[in-house]
Amino acid sequence: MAAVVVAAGRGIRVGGDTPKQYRRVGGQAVLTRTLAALAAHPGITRIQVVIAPDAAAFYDECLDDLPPAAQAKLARPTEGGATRQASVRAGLAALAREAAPDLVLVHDAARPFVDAGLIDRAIATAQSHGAAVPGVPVSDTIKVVEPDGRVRETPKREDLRAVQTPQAFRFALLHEAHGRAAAEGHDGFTDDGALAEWAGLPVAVFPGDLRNRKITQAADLVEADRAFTSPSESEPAMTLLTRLGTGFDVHAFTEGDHVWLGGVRIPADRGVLAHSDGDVVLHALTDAILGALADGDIGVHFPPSDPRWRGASSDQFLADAVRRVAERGGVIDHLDITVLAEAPRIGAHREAIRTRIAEIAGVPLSAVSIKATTTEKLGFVGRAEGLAAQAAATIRLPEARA
Ligand SMILES: Nc1ccn([C@@H]2O[C@H](COP(=O)(O)OP(=O)(O)OP(=O)(O)O)[C@@H](O)[C@H]2O)c(=O)n1
Ligand SMILES: C[C@](O)(CO)[C@H](O)COP(=O)(O)O
Repeated sequence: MAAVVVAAGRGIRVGGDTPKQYRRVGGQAVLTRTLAALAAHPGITRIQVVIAPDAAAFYDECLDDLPPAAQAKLARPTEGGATRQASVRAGLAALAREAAPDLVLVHDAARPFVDAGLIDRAIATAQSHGAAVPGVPVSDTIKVVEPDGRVRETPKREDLRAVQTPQAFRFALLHEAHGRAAAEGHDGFTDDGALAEWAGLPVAVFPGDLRNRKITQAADLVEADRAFTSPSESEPAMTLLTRLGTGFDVHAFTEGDHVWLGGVRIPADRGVLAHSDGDVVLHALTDAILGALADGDIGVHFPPSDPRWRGASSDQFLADAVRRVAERGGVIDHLDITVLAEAPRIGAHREAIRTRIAEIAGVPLSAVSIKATTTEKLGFVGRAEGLAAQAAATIRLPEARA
């Protein structure tokens, strides 16, 4: 897959003579750090940087600190336009002139904190949805304000996400949408997600990363310099700590012709007795993530006594637990599940289940494992009275240094 890195801005809000993407943080230019992070990802094979017409010398200087393996992935830089949208369009056109990739990632040069986990999630979500943007919950209450300063509306904060880059798309879809927007005179879209929405494409939001800040104001540059300065010189205030959570769930069989496992409907001789859709895999996974967060269990957040959850599709329980991880500034590293059942056999459905869980959790397929076992005819599973699932979730959460 290819990446377009937009670096043609002037950095007016940061101030100073040198645009922010060429300023040094922890001894290297912001753009060098951004390119090094993207190039280190094995899924990214070509990087198209977009620079201002007068920035060739700045750009060349950035390459000095870039490892040869990273430089090998760089296409010749191309010239940007007066707006971010125009610069992205120029980057896409340059890629199309060579060989159009299947997927494209669009990233701000001014976001040097991008990491492999975020790129993995962008790729996984674009592969399944076509258009994908990373979002993080907002901490402030957001107002929609009239031109005269009066508040028009206060959207519900739980529904809001602050959107970052990298944003990932099927190349053909984004390229066509950019061409159409320009032809119709639109040049003010502040991100490619908004342009894709305008073009009528469904855009999926996957968990972003609170650390992936955009350098926008002078204070952000100071903060980035501190963060990239080696820990021996300056201890970072926060570090990510790994946590493991486990979950377990059981449902009894009853009359029926299917069961739900991992968000996939599987034909079976029996159904399960449950208040919701009885998906033991998603319930165990939800509890595993809540366990890693030390945030209660599925019954606390979705009480069986609440009629809203009668017959509910369990993907929303897992999605809620995933949202809680993002809200705490965390990331999900791995999900591992074991189904305990005499029947149905899950072998034929394994990949569909992994794919669905990866979609709901916004993680790459390689971060989801599903296994199954019978219990050698022992116990309630062995007597085919019901089925069960156990799960483990590994996540990382920011912890303040003591
Ligand atoms: N005409 C433009 C404007 C912006 N960008 C890039 O888009 C990203 C996000 O934009 P922003 O942070 O707003 O950068 P600037 O436009 O440089 O900042 P300012 O608005 O403060 O001038 C940056 O990497 C910037 O270089 C670009 O390639 N071409
Ligand atoms: C693309 C973006 O980074 C998503 O948050 C943002 O919209 C860029 O806006 P800017 O005004 O160009 O900084």
